[in-house]
Amino acid sequence: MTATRVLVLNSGSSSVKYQLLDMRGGARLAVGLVERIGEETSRLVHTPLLGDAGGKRERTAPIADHAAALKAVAEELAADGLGLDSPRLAAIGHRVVHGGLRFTEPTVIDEEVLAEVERLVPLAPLHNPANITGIRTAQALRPDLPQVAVFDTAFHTTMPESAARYAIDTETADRHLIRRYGFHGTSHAYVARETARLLGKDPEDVNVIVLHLGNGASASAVAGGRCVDTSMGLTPLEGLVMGTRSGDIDPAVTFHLMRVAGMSTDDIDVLLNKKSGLVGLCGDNDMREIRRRIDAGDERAQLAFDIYIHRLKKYIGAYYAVLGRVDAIAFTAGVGENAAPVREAAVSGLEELGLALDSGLNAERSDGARLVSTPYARVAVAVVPTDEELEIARQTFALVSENALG
Ligand SMILES: Nc1ncnc2c1ncn2[C@@H]1O[C@H](COP(=O)(O)OP(=O)(O)O)[C@@H](O)[C@H]1O
Ligand SMILES: CC(=O)OP(=O)(O)O
Ligand SMILES: [Mg+2]
Repeated sequence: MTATRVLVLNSGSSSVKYQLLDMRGGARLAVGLVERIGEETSRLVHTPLLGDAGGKRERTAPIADHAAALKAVAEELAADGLGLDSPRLAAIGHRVVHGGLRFTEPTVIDEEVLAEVERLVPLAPLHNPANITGIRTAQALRPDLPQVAVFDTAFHTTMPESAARYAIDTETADRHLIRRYGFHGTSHAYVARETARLLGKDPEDVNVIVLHLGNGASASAVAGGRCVDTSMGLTPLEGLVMGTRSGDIDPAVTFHLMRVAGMSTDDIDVLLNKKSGLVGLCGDNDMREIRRRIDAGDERAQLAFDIYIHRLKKYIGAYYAVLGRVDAIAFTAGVGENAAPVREAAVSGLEELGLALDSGLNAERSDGARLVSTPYARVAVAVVPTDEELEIARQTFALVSENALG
């Protein structure tokens, strides 16, 4: 029996998203999500997609940590005859958020690779530890199987030094590996390519601004398929306003808080990563709830929305200037794909830049990639659903197939 299946694990700080795919044809066999890991109300939603498999199943028992989450996922898959012991499984692909400067390609994981991912934990404290637990647990379940890491940072390693370096003392920066790495790279690469396909063009001929707006959010400028700038930096804290992260602030805010408010480094880390962004501004980080509050006349929610949009607009303008010529702006991830008012507000007033939305198309709900700009607009505006899991599965399978051929 040939092994053509790949299990993909996207372990976040408090969640695990997973998909089992058959790479002969690319069909999804099962998808799922474990949320609120470590809280009292953890939830696992598992959807088998094979022929006559039943519908969505949900469990709400507490799940203490990522290891327990993965064991629960393995049980759900086994219940559908898709257990991790299957000889059809070719590999497990893992999203790894920080790969530093070393990992520019998908990489088969061994102890040495894991040690390097561990060394990068201080640069992605919310993400890399979860990724490592996911890998270790998967290794324990199937020690014989290749495990592949696909790095969020990899796509951004093509950024020129002028975009990747901070203007700080070079020797200090080099000694401490301080530079802009960028994240969500698998999504930016996939979406830029899908946008070119939507336009009926070769990715090499297309310049795209990709706006990945999920809980974490980042923008990137992609010229002919290569990343030339992105909004996240040393860590996933820089750039856009996010669900719980501040994005860009004056770095002096941190020493001011230390000196004046007596806050510790850890206090400030928690403040900027977990208590800022939309949640810090209005108490909610879910754009759906924020829109509901705005519709009910809530001024705090309105101001949070306005700050979010203002930052987004600044990045659209900046990347327009970086690229010189823009063929498309692509909105993706939970907010980008679903929140029509965010898209509307982000491009409003930019008609001089060639941007014009068709409000009717923009407000329509649809699952696939689509254009929402008017036909005469010089710059296309697209909604392009991201699929980090599919992209990770493809890269994982390509690598293990290549290795098997020697
Ligand atoms: N229908 C919707 N309208 C507005 N926002 C939405 C909608 N659906 C999801 N979202 C937003 O998407 C966010 C999650 O996006 P996602 O890409 O799944 O993030 P992550 O991968 O970072 O967890 C939610 O916090 C919510 O704000
Ligand atoms: C890197 C990052 O911010 O990821 P996420 O959006 O999954 O939190
Ligand atoms: Mg995400």
